[in-house]
Amino acid sequence: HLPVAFRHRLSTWANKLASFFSPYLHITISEYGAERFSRSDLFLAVEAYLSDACARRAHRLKAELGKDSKNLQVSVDDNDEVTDTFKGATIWWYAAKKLPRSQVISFYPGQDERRFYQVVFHRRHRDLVVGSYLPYVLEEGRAVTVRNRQRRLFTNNPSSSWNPYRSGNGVWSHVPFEHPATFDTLAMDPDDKEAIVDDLEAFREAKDYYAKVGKAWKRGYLLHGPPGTGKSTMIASMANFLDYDVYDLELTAVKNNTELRKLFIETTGKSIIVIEDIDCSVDLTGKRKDKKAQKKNSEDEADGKPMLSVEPDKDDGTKVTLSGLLNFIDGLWSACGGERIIIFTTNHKDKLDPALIRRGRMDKHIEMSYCSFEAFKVLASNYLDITEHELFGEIRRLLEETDMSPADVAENLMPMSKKKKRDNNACLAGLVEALKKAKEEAAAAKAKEEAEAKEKAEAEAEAKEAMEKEAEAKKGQGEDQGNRDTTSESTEGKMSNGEIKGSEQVASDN
Ligand SMILES: Nc1ncnc2c1ncn2[C@@H]1O[C@H](COP(=O)(O)OP(=O)(O)OP(=O)(O)O)[C@@H](O)[C@H]1O
Repeated sequence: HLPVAFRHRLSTWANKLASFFSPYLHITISEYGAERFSRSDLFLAVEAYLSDACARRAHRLKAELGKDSKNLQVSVDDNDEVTDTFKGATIWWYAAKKLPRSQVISFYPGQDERRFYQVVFHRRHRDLVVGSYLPYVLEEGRAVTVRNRQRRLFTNNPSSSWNPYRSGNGVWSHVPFEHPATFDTLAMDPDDKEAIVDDLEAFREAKDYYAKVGKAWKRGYLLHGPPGTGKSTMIASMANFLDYDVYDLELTAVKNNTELRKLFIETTGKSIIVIEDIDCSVDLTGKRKDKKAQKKNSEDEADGKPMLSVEPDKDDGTKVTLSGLLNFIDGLWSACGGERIIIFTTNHKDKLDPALIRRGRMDKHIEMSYCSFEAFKVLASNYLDITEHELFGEIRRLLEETDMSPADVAENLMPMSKKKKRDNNACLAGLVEALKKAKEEAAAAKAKEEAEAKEKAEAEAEAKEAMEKEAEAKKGQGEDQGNRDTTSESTEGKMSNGEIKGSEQVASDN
């Protein structure tokens, strides 16, 4: 029968009175922070920490499937309590939810039903809980989140669809990253592979070292080599090894340096940022390959019209320039977030601007080469489950004499028919045949090339000889002409001499 306002006042006074005499303190951690758009980091960390460390002690649990996760996440149910201990202090956690005071429909997610955690402890542990326990919970919770998360493969959206107010219209969109490649399945020289794994491990552990030497915690790798030698497979193996997300940056969809910076800022730590076939996106002099302009160029060329020129590396805000890309890799912005790996792949290392791939930017250059025998053994073990076979000797010899990519070798080791049972002998015999064929084709191509080169050299020699002959002939003609001229000159001379002589004679006679 009491009016609502009075009832509310009464309960506030009662709470105040209780907390005045109570030796316990409460800290509330709400699901949505002040900005209300996204769930608070602290709440998520507490949720992860409690589900991992304390849920075993809770009586009521709830199970959920995370948004991007395939794993079942078990956490403390609402209105349940769990007890934790930290450095001798006992701490109680309560999960609860609060309904809104008004019934106004909210457009913000979670506003109509707000969940929160409450941590309760004795007042004498105040400094311990605030200064050490909560930061510990935050760190542990984040680590649990990283361990449990489904890793993601991102790609950049075209800037025309960016909209911060609509979910799913961010600068990146993603799918779960599910590439199964690992360093165990990657076919390459074992020593090279070990060196790369060592390098990655050292990077992962080197947070303090990078801070000490004053460098941003990031590392650049340049993967170069012919098509099908495993550059993409290497990236997937690295991501699986480090447990990082992958951002696959499609540079041709980025309009200018500002967009590039924005994309970089929106990436998270513990990630690999990849630009594949970098030589196809930005050329040697930092020019942007404008596909439209190039198409128009070729059309105009065909029509006989003057061609459009591709703009040089000038930052007028209409394209990504080489300097924009260099800033992306190691400018001031590149330090935000930390723990990032940047990878460029290319089939033509020599086409790249040296500034782009110098050490410090691309710290490690990894050459992915044609299949060696050691790499073949990894493929044979992966695809056929064998480490020895009588054909291995011949395959070793052929691989030393022939260039075949691991992709082509792998293709030959795959069972070709669904109905047929996998037959290792047939697969290896097929590979031997393919290697022989490739060897013959390479020899034929080489012979053709040599014949063409010889033909060209002969043609050039002939042309040179002809030119020399022509020059000689011209010289001969010139000499003849000269001789004729000198003959007439001398006759004239003789005549004039005669005349002189004659006149001299006449004079002396006189
Ligand atoms: N070194 C390797 N180890 C294991 N598998 C490989 C290797 N190289 C190639 N493959 C196989 O060949 C396929 C193609 O390889 P991948 O895409 O990694 O080559 P790439 O060098 O990135 O080629 P491109 O330059 O054309 O992009 C892969 O799916 C994989 O199955």
